[in-house]
Amino acid sequence: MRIDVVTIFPGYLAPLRESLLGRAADAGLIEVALHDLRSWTHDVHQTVDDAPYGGGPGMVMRPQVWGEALDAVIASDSRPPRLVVPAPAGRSFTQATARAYATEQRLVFACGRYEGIDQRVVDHYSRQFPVDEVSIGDYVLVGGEAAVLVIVEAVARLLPGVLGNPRSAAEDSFSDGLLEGPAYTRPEVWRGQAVPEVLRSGNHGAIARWRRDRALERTAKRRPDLLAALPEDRLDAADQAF
Ligand SMILES: Nc1cc(-c2cccs2)n[nH]1
Repeated sequence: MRIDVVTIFPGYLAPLRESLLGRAADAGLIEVALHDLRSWTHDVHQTVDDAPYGGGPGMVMRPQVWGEALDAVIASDSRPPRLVVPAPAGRSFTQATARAYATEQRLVFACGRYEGIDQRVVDHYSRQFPVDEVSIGDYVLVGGEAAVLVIVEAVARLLPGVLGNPRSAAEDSFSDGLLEGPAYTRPEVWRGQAVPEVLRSGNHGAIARWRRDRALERTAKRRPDLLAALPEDRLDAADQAF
């Protein structure tokens, strides 16, 4: 997968080259290219934004600069892109979105400021490519860069070969629609707290049941919306207690 990120803060995306993603990049599983939006300005001040039509606070990012930048970046690789624009007003980015993005050949991220990019940019490219405005949560950031770090990590970990243990991605929270239950490791007793007996019993059926019950219990308590959204056939008779 090829990932392009257009941003006025390329340094902010440096972590994409570290650790998990660094190894994936070294293994050729992911190719990350960072592009400084200001490279496509032509004035001495490298202006990328302007006052909003209709008045109001803040600044809006200029369509001309974004148009030149995205034309150049998209043309720099033959793989057809999905354009992803993080925005507070975007559709929710979920594990299902991450799974869908993991099947893409190429993602091009446009990092805007909170007040946004001139809408005509999204409208223009939507006529040629799939364009998604996505929100990573109901809170407001200053710019899209942190959202790109989140999205790229959630997507990259699903790519074959990126995670050490592929079962992790299959069994993590949200993969079966439930939150993950509690996890334990050695020592058996820590500060007077013992690991639940069943986990040391070696009875794999009982362990699976216990883990399912803890996941259902936690989901019912913390995210009843997820439980309500579960398709009927995903809860078996033993689950009905939740
Ligand atoms: N979920 C979310 C996205 C954002 C921003 C994207 C771009 C600027 S601010 N805030 N919150």
